[in-house]
Amino acid sequence: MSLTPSPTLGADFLPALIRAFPAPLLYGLAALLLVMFARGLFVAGRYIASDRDTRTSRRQAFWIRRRWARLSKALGLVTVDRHPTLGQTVVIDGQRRREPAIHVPKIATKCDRYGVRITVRTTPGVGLAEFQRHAEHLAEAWNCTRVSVAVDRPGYLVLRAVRTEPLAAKRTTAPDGSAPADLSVWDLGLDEYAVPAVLRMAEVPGMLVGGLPGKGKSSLINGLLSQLAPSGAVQFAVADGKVYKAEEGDYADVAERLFAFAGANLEEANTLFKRLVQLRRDRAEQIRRTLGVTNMWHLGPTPKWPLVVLVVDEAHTFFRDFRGSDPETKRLAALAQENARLVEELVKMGRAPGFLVILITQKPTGDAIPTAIRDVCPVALSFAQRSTEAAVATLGDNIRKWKDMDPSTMQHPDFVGVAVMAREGHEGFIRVRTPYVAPAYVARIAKATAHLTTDPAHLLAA
Ligand SMILES: Nc1ncnc2c1ncn2[C@@H]1O[C@H](COP(=O)(O)OP(=O)(O)OP(=O)(O)O)[C@@H](O)[C@H]1O
Repeated sequence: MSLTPSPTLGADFLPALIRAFPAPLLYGLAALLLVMFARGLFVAGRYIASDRDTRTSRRQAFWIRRRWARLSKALGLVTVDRHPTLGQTVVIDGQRRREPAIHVPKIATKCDRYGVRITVRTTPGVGLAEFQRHAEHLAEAWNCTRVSVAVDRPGYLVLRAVRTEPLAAKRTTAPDGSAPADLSVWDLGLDEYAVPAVLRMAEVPGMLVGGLPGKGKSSLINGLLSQLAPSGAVQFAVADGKVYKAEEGDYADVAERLFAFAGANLEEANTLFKRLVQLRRDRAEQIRRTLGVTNMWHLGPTPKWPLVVLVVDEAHTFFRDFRGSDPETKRLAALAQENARLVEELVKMGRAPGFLVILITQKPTGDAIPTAIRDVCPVALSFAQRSTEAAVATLGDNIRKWKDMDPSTMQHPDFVGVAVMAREGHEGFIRVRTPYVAPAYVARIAKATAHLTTDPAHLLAA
């Protein structure tokens, strides 16, 4: 089939051109054009429908993709392969050497109002450490405030380029007082990828919360109390090292929803811890007979076998290392040691019978919470700290490897309410913006749900 050119582009040019190509090719071409047109329409429609910030992110994502090959080569974030494959050695004669092949990591982008999320397929020798090293350069090249790097799944990294810092956007929550559908997760807020962050509470017997004064620890606990208090399947006890009476301090307004309270008095706290340890032992003894399982979480908490949440605020007060030889100091030292032992037992052996101990401290030293307790807490959260050493005291030594996540870099007031925690199922840490929950809301919810308060020991006896 040949195309006979006409001297001028007459009226029959187009039909002649069409006839010159086989019909399937023409249909294929038309389909391709249609798909491209539909895609163009979709992209334009999505762009127009987005809010102003997301539109800026979409433009940003376009330029990130467009300039990626150049930028990755400039930063050395590519794999240079100098060795010819077997096929190439056959084709290339012995004299000439093959040009090295440059493998640019493939990227895909997603946008939101805060910036762009870039998924990167790693190439040999270019992985997490290399991208972390260049995080600041990438942020400069992309005009972002920050780029954080994390492992998404094996072979893939996720880079979060934020133009507007999601952690800086303060949020306030007004809990409505309804019982949560799922007691095994705690909605913490939004992480730095602007994705809802949840904390798994099922099978978690201990949680550490650290941070400087005024950085959001109480607000976090307010959030937890207001979320869980409307459920009859949760009972709360508090040991508060800041006050001597339940009517004082942060927990005064929720006192009606607590089945037990102890103040800073070590003896009083000791009595509470002993009472809870006894409950734990009784539950452990009865669980198989009563529930038919060996782990309460296999069935989930119920009003008859509730999750027992013990909040130990200013926890270092109860475990202080008293030194001195006078009888009073010796007595206090013995109490503090026993307290540490009791709380350790609750955390170490409290998972299956349904206990959760939350230890809060603003003391930035390693001895604030005895290591025997710290080591058995599977979850740790840290608000801003003064130094990396203080961050290590809460989050463990691993935080030294993740400099951009170090809570000691969060001194700016914008970071009040931002907590760092280990990423679940992934390496490294993540920062979460927790919402502010005003004490008035918690007080109202505690009052309205006061009738749900029961001593779990009485339930067990019944
Ligand atoms: N999540 C938050 N978002 C915004 N602002 C917050 C948040 N949490 C707390 N704040 C602000 O910080 C103030 C102090 O918070 P909070 O009482 O929770 O700190 P704290 O860490 O418990 O301090 P302390 O150790 O002295 O009890 C609050 O009154 C509020 O103004």
